[in-house]
Amino acid sequence: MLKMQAQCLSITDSRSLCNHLVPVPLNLRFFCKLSSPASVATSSQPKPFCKGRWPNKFGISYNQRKRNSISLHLSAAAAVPPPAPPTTELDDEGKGPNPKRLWRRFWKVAAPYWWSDDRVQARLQLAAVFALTLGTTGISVGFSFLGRDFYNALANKDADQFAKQLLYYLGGFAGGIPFFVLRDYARETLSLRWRSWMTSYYMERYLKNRTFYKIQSQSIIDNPDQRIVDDLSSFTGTALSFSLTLFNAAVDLISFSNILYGIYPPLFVVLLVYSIGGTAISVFLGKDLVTLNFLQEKKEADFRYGLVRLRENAESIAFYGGEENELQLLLQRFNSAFENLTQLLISSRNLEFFTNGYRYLIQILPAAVVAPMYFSGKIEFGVINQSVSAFNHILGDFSLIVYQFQAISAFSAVIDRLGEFEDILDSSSKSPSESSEEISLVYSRMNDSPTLEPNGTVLKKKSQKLLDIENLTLQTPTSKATLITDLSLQVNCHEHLLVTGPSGSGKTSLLRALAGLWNTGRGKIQFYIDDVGVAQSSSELEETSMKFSKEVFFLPQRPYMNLGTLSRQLLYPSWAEDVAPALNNLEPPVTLPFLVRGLDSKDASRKPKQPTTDELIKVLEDVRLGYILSRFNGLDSTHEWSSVLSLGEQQRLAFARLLLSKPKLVLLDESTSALDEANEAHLYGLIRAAGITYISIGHRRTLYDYHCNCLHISAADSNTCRPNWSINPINEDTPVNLSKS
Ligand SMILES: Nc1ncnc2c1ncn2[C@@H]1O[C@H](COP(=O)(O)OP(=O)(O)OP(=O)(O)O)[C@@H](O)[C@H]1O
Repeated sequence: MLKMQAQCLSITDSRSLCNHLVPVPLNLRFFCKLSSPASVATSSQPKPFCKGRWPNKFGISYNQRKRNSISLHLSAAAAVPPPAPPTTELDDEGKGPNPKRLWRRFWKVAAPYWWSDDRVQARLQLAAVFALTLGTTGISVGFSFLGRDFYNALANKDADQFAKQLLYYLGGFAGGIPFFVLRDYARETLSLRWRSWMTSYYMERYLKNRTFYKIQSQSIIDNPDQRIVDDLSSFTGTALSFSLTLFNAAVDLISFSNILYGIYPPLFVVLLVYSIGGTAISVFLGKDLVTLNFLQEKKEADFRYGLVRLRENAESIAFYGGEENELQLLLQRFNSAFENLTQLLISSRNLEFFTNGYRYLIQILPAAVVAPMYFSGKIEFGVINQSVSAFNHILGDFSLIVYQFQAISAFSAVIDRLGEFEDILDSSSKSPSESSEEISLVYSRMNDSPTLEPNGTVLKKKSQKLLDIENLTLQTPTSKATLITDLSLQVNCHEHLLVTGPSGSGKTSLLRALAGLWNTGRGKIQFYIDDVGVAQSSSELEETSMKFSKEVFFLPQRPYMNLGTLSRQLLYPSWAEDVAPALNNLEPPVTLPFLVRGLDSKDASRKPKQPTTDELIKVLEDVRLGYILSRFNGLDSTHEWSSVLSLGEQQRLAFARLLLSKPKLVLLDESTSALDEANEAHLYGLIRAAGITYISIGHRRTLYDYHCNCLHISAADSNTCRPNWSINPINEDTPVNLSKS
């Protein structure tokens, strides 16, 4: 009957329930099936935060989708305890774990949520989880006494008592199981909430101050995407499970130590010696696992990233016929992951030899120690069973490191990766140093900019100056190679500037500096924009740059096509998708407040009115792209736009964005390179007519027709500090007041 009951159950904690289901009198065949040595061993070895699938050698299956969910198939019990699952995760650059640094990083990553806006809800849920955990421990203790009386009745051949105890047992299951299920449900929900908050927190900082760009362009850390997706998920789940396991262990320790000590004090001493020795040996045997786990995570992420790049560049690779190269490269990456995993498995195997032996021995150790007392009649048979159960519980608590060594090593790797990420996000959000050796980027109000005529007497209309560059020396961020020396120029409204120069001379880099992406070098760049106060600090700069992006637009050579409909392509980046109304229609609400970003009312009032559908269609027609509406079923269709539109079409779409946003100034980096001359002339005509001032980079002669002045940058000479640029008017009729020097 017990067997039938147990087979019906799918429980979520290998430890608590198993311990009561299977108190093990080793000499009873019938119960040996239920409480085989393996089951006993397993019961005391919580696996609360392991990933992967356990080999089902002994009638316990592990549900990979629902972590920690274990189903018992007691009838199929075999004699081998489960090996700990293989773990993947990462750490160190070949160094061993450093507990102090690990703890500092753990705290830095874990703490912000519990002091965030969501702290009340978070703390309440955490309290509920701890209360339920306490409840489950209480139930475990109760089961230990039930088990004792149950086996006493059996040993005494007392049928009435046995039937009564059986009923108690069944009642205990009915009352106790909901606690175990609810505890796990509450823990998982809290973990998901925590993860959601952290995901939003990390993403915000990752996208702030262009940190994502710095990380990528300077190769600061590997695979930030994987840290946000996998590591955060793993961190929140594991941190919570691990804290609960520790709490559970502490409570268990107190509850069961009493029982065990009461039975036979020397048994307690045996337990201490056994568990401390076991911990020391497993730390010694598993010391390589942290590093191997760290590397494993990195190598798998590199392999996955290689596959993503293959997908993203499918057409170029297909044109080149580069399949063989790609295959070789991808296999190399996989091979590297494979070799590391092989090392990981070998280290795990060595550790497993020890931990399995450790688990086996405890099945007979407590019974062996108390058996003489039983033979001399000092204790009843049920007490042996109770001592085995209590011994297993306490040993499980004392042996957390032995049983969880691989999970702990994987967790350490996750902590280290997230801590490293956190440090970078932190340093990026701090104010830039006030070093004089940095380009300063300043935004000023347009009407604060008086401009003198060349003769110095006539004050022009204040709003004419758009950009002022003073003594700009630009260097590459990492190698600090000088690209442009001592550049000074001024751009006024409608004085379109063409930037030319040989390949690699630094034309795009100049735009990078203007956009604030690069700041290595010295000098000052000042923009004059409507409706903006002077901003010099990083936070002000961030806020100002949002407004700045509406006034100054940047068009790269290969336009970025986002994931979404055709209308979203046109509205990007000036108008973000408004998801709140759609979510409000859902019953019940399925999202958390911190996962919805909305503009505050102040910003919303500043937000320019979103163009209507007619305006979107018109602008497409203006850039001669009207035909794609019928080809792709209208504005609401979604496609992989960078694949289905030609580069020239994408460039025209980018001009459509520009015409909708109507900035004051646009920086064009070879933005018409894929277009025929007629289309190029047409687009320049459109933006000129829209009153937009532009600075273009380009090599084509035809571009001279649309610009007033030309800035020529020549290759920098490292042996001299002389300026490597010159400015000349292109057309005699245009104002000449570009260069201040
Ligand atoms: N992230 C980077 N880190 C270091 N150096 C870089 C980086 N990006 C570009 N460079 C270097 O800076 C120099 C100038 O590059 P830039 O892209 O500005 O050239 P360009 O004049 O626009 O060339 P082209 O006409 O070929 O587009 C090049 O030598 C390039 O190798």
